[in-house]
Amino acid sequence: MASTDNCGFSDIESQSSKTLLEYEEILFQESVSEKFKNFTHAAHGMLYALDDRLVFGMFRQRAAILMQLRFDGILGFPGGLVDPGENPMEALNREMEEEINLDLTQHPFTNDNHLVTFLHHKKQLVLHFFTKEVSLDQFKNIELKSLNAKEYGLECFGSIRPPLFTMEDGFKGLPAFLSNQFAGNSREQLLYALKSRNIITSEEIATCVESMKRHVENNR
Ligand SMILES: O=c1[nH]cnc2c1ncn2[C@H]1C[C@H](O)[C@@H](COP(=O)(O)OP(=O)(O)O)O1
Repeated sequence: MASTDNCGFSDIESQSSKTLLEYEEILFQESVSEKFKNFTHAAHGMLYALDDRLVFGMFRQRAAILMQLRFDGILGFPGGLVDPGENPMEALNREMEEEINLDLTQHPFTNDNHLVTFLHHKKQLVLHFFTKEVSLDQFKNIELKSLNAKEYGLECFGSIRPPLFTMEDGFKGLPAFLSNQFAGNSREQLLYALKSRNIITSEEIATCVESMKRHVENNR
């Protein structure tokens, strides 16, 4: 089993029942897949493009990341449940087409795009997470085309880009974004991807999480 790295969330979300698994382990090792055969699998994906422009001439955005507002008013990544007979990558590509009208001939997700699988024992969920880098022009095209997705206005209420900088007050920007409500473990997935794709350093992520936690505590 891979080491547990919760991006500093341990006391905001119960981590006791969550572990990270290797993708190959859960899919291809019989002893492991047998153990989790009653778990529900889901696959979600993060499309992103590096973007070094400055917001207000001051704050480096670093990357455009595609998240979405869901039907239930909370934020998440495109993706969904793995149907019987599908593997996570196939499910992800199907959901990407339905939810954001992703052109799979141009931007298919492959197993090489798998980043991490989180296991949630209590909820009996296996959450597979993939990331895929595209150019900024391709990213804008993907955003535009998402308005014509089958699920736009039904399950999906539009794509959003998280701000990846922190403003002078130490809260506005990424920490404020993180204090929204997130589906499943999508907040952890976002932070995990920012760190492992070298978009934001661990230290900066820890500072953002601290700021977000302070805000949540102060508004209880
Ligand atoms: O973005 C996400 N990241 C991780 N887990 C998520 C995310 N969105 C939802 N979830 C969790 C919540 C549910 O338990 C399952 C499946 O959710 P959903 O995407 O709504 O699935 P369907 O579209 O209904 O197939 O994953």
